[in-house]
Amino acid sequence: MIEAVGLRKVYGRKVAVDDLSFTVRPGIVTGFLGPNGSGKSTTMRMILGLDRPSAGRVLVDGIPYAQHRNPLGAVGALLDAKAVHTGRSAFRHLQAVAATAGIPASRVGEVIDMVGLREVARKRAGGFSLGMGQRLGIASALLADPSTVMFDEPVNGLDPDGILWIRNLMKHLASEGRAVFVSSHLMSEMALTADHLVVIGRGRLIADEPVQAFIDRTRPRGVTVRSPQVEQLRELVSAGGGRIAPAADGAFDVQGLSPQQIGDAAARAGVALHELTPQRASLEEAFMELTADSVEYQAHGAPEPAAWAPPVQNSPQQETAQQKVAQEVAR
Ligand SMILES: Nc1ncnc2c1ncn2[C@@H]1O[C@H](COP(=O)(O)OP(=O)(O)OP(=O)(O)O)[C@@H](O)[C@H]1O
Repeated sequence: MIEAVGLRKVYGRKVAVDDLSFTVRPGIVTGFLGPNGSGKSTTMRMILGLDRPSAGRVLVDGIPYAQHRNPLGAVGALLDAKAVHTGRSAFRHLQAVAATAGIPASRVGEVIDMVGLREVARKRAGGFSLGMGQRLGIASALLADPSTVMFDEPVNGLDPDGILWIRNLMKHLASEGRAVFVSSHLMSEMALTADHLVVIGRGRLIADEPVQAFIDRTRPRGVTVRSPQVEQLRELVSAGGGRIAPAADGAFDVQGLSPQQIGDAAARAGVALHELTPQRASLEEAFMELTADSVEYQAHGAPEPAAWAPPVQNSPQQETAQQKVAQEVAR
């Protein structure tokens, strides 16, 4: 479980994260969304103690990450899947991580099986494809059987099989009672994976709520209607103050009236309806609508990805156990 309270991070004059409070609960997948440069990576780094908050605090299972006696068992993180450039085999790499963190060697085989790398476990990890590297990074994150897992853009660059695998894995990890916190730019993917959303814009909280509640906050959509009595349908919509326009496949798009108003009016007028479907915003549409004011980089009014994201520098004091393990393993 992760609890952020009044979290703030300032780089020089840039406020990257501003008074951010949210909770990542066990047993569900929480999606972390925000336009480019909105502060997602900075927030994740603060959760792991890799960046020091300018104000506020973030706790993992009740205490700061850095104070955990077994930090890898508190949070298993995959922040940069491409970070594993090793001449060692996947097996030796995981063995080294396990040895450094005091994890029994027997666990290595277990996580290799969990991520489906058994066949290639003895091959040099440096030669792995992006998808295999991603699996290895996840195996490493799961070694200490963490109560919280945190993945930054885990499906970036993966093929459909890899995306499906990660989606199912995250759901599975949540079903085991873990808190799962995952950032992604792929809204359609988040809609399929996340139960809950934390949405930020310009470092500030926009939403901390279930996916459907977030979507329901968008402006009202129209209603798709089908009827064999087209003229009567037009008349009753106009009489009710709505607007009607032809849509695909012989259906009509009705604006300004609710499904209930259309259905009741049709019943009163004896007009048969073959379809009466409220149109719902997709998560992508909801995200665009609700973060429109929070997009930092815009061209001609349209959102555009950040062209520049500076590397984050850490002071030696900010190193955590996770970094030390990474250094140990890279040797
Ligand atoms: N070390 C740093 N020094 C100065 N500014 C920084 C530093 N790290 C991040 N920033 C700035 O803080 C803001 C938030 O950056 P961050 O990388 O956390 O956003 P993000 O939501 O992860 O972006 P993206 O989706 O593009 O990865 C951005 O404006 C970024 O330029």
